[in-house]
Amino acid sequence: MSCLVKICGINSEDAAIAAMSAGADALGYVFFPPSPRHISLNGAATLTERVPDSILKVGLFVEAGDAALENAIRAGHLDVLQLHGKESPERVAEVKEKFGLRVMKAISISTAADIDSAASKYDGVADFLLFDAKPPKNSNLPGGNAVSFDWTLLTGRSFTSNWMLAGGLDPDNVADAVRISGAPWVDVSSGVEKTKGVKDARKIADFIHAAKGY
Ligand SMILES: O=C(O)c1ccccc1NCC(=O)[C@H](O)[C@H](O)COP(=O)(O)O
Repeated sequence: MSCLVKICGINSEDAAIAAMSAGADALGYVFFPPSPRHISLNGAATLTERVPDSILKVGLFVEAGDAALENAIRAGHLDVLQLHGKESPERVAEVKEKFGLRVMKAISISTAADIDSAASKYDGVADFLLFDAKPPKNSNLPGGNAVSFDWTLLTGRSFTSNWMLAGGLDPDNVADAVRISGAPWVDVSSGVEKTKGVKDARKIADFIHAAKGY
C-alpha cells in the first residue's frame, strides 16, 4: 500500500533537499522554541524559497497566538497550519477562518476512546487529523517523541477529514504501520534523524521508499 509522506522538523538545507529529492509530499517546520527542531522565521523563509508549490509546507505550532501564526505564514509561505497543543475545536475553526489555510489538529492517542472522543470534536472541523502517540510523562514536548501507539486502533476507521498517522515511525516499521492502519498519510521526525534535531538523508530516503512501497 502506498501513501503520502510528510517529513517533519526540517530545519536545514540538507534536510530539505534530502526530503524533496526522495519524494516527500509535505515538509514540516517546527515553530516551537523549546524543540530541538525549532526553526527561526528567517530560516524558514530561506528554505521555503527552494520548495516547489507541489510540496506542502506545514508550520507546526503549540498554542500559538495569531501574531505568531501570521509571521510564520508570511515567512514560510505555509500551506497548512499544524496545531499540536490543546487547541479547542473552536480555535481550529477560528484559525481556518482567519488565515484561510488548511489546518491540521494533532490528537494524542493511547486508546480507542481517545480516537472516538477526538473524532467527535475535530472530524470535519480540521482539514487533517494527525493521530500521534501520547507523549511520555517525562517529555517537555507534546510531539516528536519517537513513541508509537497501537496502529490496529485505526484499522477500518474512516473520517470526514483527511488524516495522518504519526509517532515512532521509522524506515523499518512504516510499511507495516500503513498496512495495518490504512493511513493515507504518514508523518515522521525522530525516525529519520541521526541525532535529535538533525535529519539523516539515508533514513529519509529509506522511509519514503518504504512508505510508498517502491
Ligand atoms: O518535533 C518536535 O520537536 C515537536 C515539538 C512540539 C510539538 C510537536 C513536535 N513534533 C511533532 C512531529 O514531528 C510529528 O508530527 C509527530 O509527532 C511524529 O514525531 P516522531 O514520533 O518523532 O516521528
